[in-house]
Amino acid sequence: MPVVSPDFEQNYASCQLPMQDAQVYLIPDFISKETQPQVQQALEEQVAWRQEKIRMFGRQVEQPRLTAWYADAGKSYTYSGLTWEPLLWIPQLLALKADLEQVTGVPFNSVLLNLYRHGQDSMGWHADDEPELGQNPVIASLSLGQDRTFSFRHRQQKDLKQQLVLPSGSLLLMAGTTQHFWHHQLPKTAKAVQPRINLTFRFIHG
Ligand SMILES: O=C(O)CCC(=O)C(=O)O
Ligand SMILES: [Fe+2]
Repeated sequence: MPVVSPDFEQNYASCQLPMQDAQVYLIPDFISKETQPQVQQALEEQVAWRQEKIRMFGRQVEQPRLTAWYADAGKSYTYSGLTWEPLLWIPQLLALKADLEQVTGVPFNSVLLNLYRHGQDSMGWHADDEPELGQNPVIASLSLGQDRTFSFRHRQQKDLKQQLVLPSGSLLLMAGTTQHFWHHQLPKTAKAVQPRINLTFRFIHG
């Protein structure tokens, strides 16, 4: 089971959020200020963004965001009743993956990308707890572009909450028992906002 390295835990101890039953870090400027615009533009242009439909309450609805799924050949991923066949890695994604593996000591073999075009794009409450992620997955979530609010809610103690802003270039790392005990979401905002790209690097088993 992949866990973050002792070096990572030590180097980023000051970035760990005070959340019980969880291991969450928010590292600002994981992608340097200078390179952020170039990485964001490359991803906007080169990623094969798609508007997917998912089944909700027995109906087909459009997801309120664009998505893309890149992974090692042969990895597939099932959620919301859809099985995703991966696209093949592009250099920009491989470079980010290598940086993350270097810093965390964890291998990743896939990334789910989300493009939130405006304030009405969002992701509802969920945990990243699909079986193919294994027990205690390490999920490395990069943000580029517009700052957006992100929230956590404890699955048993519903009054336990943690709200944060994910700035451009930041890494939100979720590890340990986070997915067992917490849900997270990216809510809509009524403000007029610029696009945001999110990348969640994962390790798919099997
Ligand atoms: O956009 C975000 O920050 C959250 C994305 C997320 O939770 C996911 O892809 O599972
Ligand atoms: Fe998630």
